[in-house]
Amino acid sequence: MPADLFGAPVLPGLATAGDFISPDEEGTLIAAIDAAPLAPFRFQGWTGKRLTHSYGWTYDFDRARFAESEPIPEWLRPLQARAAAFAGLEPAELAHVLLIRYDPGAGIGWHRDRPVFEHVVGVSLGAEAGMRFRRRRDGGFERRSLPLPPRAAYHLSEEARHGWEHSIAPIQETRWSVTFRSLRR
Ligand SMILES: O=C(O)CCC(=O)C(=O)O
Ligand SMILES: [Fe+2]
Repeated sequence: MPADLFGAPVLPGLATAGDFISPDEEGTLIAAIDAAPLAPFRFQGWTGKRLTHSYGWTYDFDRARFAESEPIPEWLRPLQARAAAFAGLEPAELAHVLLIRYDPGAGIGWHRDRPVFEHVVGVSLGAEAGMRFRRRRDGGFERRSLPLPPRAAYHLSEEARHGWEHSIAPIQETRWSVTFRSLRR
């Protein structure tokens, strides 16, 4: 398993790996994401700035409905296998994948991933961004932050997955991400 970015985890249940993919693989993945049918993320009639497309299983936020969708394409299979090995899972367990392109000025607000999912394995491409974590504590929030350099991967499970919210602040360059998730049993 690739070394942790810091040697020590930022949070229990948060594992990170630098240089998870090569620069060549990064370029190929970015081109494939850009060729996918990306569309603005929609939430209860509100449209976000980031562009997304998912495979495997899809949560339709507009209709609050979760359903099996288009199978994970061949070009994502090697990354799915690598992400699964990193998280100690079987490739087929990462049954859902979300592609995101954050154009300049796009980010993702505070949230916990949907409870239909369990493990979350993300791969970061393009510009470096920062993932922020927070949880409510008496009189305010406890906070942590995780830099996400290009080609890094992270795995959210247990406390980091369930006990904290996360977000990514908008930046002025383009960043892409590939997020695999397992379904909760
Ligand atoms: O872009 C990322 O790495 C994070 C995306 C995310 O948190 C989500 O889609 O739930
Ligand atoms: Fe998330």
